Amino acid sequence: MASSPSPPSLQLTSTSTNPTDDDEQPSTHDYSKGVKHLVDTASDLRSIPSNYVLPIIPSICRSTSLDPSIPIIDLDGLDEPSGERRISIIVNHGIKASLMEEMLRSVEGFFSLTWEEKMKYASDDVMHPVRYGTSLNTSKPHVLHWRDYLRHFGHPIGNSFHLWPDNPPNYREVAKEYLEEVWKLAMKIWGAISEGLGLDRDYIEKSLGEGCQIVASNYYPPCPEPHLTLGLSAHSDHGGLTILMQNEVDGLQVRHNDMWIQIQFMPGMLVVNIGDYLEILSNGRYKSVEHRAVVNEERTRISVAVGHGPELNAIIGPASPLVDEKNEPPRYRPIRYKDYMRNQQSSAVRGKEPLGTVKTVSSSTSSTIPSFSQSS
Ligand SMILES: O=C(O)CCC(=O)C(=O)O
Ligand SMILES: [Fe+2]
Repeated sequence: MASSPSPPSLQLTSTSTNPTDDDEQPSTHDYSKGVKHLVDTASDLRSIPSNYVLPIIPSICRSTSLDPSIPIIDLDGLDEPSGERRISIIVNHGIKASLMEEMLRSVEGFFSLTWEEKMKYASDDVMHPVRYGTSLNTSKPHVLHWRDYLRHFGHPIGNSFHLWPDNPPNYREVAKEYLEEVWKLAMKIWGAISEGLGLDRDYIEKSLGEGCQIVASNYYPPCPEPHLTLGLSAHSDHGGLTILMQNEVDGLQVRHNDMWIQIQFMPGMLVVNIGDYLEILSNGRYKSVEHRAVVNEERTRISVAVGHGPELNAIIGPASPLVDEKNEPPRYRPIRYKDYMRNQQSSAVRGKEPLGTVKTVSSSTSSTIPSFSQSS
């Protein structure tokens, strides 16, 4: 069991006078306990508290799983050079449906624990190996998001296994098996991407060193006014590859050609997102994908996103075979992966702005979709 770290300082409590009262009204609620706790305990919640109302929610959206820009592929298809591919849905990935189901059930079991039990894992430190929290990862003040999360390190599993939640009782064993399978899958995909970039098949795997895997399990309860808020606003992931599974409730949207495209659930599917580390390593040949999670009025959505990157102390930068000072100058400055991750996770600014901080040549990230920012 993780020892309880210092209490989180995220400014989530409004005018609460009795933070232990389980029949709190939204106006006196301690939001840091989680949005599930809010939904479970607020009587007759017909509107969302004003702290969750986001200023602008661009909603231009096509809802399709048949969009040709989102290939549904067997793993073999990954061998194609695919520089423009930012997101794929993979099937026939070799991870057993029963294991995926068990992982989802264990995650659901964790979120069903009492808030006291979940809060044992709360922490202000974005780099803490195990964290329960709500809204965004940052503890800086921000407009709240309709999401609770459990994040922890995976591979190399021996480093943090003893800190993972031990309730539900099977959580650690199920998560270990799932994360090991996902790690193997990520290595296969890295191999295909390496070759697609003209590098040796094991080039990226070697550059990872020991590697780093982080699982973020997200819980989005039904929301009475889903058009006013988001589960997660637009962002790209700091790692190189995120492998995501979800229950059957849709909500993941990816930004493509200035539209938000909704990913439709298919049984057994895994979604693979390109993250910032791969954009940096490929010197911009791959672009990390901006994505967000919307919520709905009816059903709880659960997703389990597993990010993969290099070991925390690695200095990341464009792969040297892909850089040539004359024709292909490095587009990203070297930075320690741990520092990049900490900056990105601590930021309340969303979209791809964190990546912009390591670009050597500034280029505008604006587009015709208003880029939502919490700071406004
Ligand atoms: O819930 C989702 O589908 C998205 C989750 C996500 O983007 C993340 O955890 O980084
Ligand atoms: Fe993400």
